[in-house]
Amino acid sequence: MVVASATTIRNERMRAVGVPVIDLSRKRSQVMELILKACEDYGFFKVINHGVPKDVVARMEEEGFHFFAKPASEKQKAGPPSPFGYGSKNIGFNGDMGEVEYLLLHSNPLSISQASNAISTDPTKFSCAVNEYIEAVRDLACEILDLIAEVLRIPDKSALSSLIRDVDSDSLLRLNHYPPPGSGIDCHDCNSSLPRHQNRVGFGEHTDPQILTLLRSNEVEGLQISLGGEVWVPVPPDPTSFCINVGDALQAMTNGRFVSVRHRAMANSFKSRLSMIFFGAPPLHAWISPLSEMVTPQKPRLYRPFTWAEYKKVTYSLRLGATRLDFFRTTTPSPSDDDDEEQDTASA
Ligand SMILES: C=C1C[C@]23C[C@@]1(O)CC[C@H]2[C@@]12CC[C@H](O)[C@@](C)(C(=O)O1)[C@H]2[C@@H]3C(=O)O
Ligand SMILES: O=C(O)CCC(=O)C(=O)O
Ligand SMILES: [Fe+2]
Repeated sequence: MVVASATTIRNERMRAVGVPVIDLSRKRSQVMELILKACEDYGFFKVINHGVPKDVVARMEEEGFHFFAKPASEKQKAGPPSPFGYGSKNIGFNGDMGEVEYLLLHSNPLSISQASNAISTDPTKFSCAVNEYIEAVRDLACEILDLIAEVLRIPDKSALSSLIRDVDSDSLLRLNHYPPPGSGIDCHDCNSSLPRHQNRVGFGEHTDPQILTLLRSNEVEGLQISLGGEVWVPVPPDPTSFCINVGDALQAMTNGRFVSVRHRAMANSFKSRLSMIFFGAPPLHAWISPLSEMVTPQKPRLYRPFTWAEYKKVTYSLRLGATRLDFFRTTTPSPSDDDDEEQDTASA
């Protein structure tokens, strides 16, 4: 008899029906339940009818394409990343590389205004587009976090969103540009037998360290989410939707009930891909700790309290693909921690 675990069944479901798509215009109670299930099962979902104005997205996208179309010497004036600024191929400071160029910005308006001078010949226009975009996606992030707090029955309904709304929030905006092969920054030293355009990793596998990530891309495919092992699910591109994923900090706050999903981006297209990613983060001094409602005798505390500053320090000392949350566990993880509580199910 072949026995399939609950995780295997979930993975099969994801492969068969694709990633969950949640219509935010549906009844609040339904939306809450759908978000809960998606965060528990995959740590990932898409939202439609999200309320982020089209023109705000279009202005940000236009600024992004305009910047990446500049000659390398112009773009380099906004780099190297410190971690903020323009980067090409090098991701972080520990040797990670990908077929990507990017702009990483702090969400603080003062920092945006300073960075804009090196990014654009019209810094005011650029910073306005960025500020408007951040404001709109932050509102969406907060709306989703409020729904999460409510469905998890956390008494303070803004316990999660207030971390991102805080003026000292460490939230970031990242623009990733994956140029097609032959456009100047593609891989010239691949030994693979696959054609160059099919095997180029743009942004290697990782989890996002923050609370919640909101990603919007143009119509070009590339994003993939992990179902564990070598199983990767491509996320069909949809410029009208936002991809939402749970970050490490939310996994810790939910005491492991929500999963910070591993994902990556391939640069395997003939077209340029542009993704615009908001990482909702708490202030540096904020404490991240499993919420008391998430800790019970049956589900003892999995993570020790840590400040966001401490978590960032560890993050930046490690490679992109590291499972950094493990350093904050109260106990050594056992193999069964990756599965859920449901009974194994006989499938044949
Ligand atoms: C290799 C690295 C780049 C990164 C910092 C790190 O040391 C490990 C995590 C990376 C990541 C992934 C998600 C986001 O894109 C990012 C901004 C973040 O917060 O963590 C990047 C970091 C980066 O590119 O600076
Ligand atoms: O560009 C993408 O689609 C994904 C990149 C990503 O996951 C990241 O920057 O953290
Ligand atoms: Fe990511």
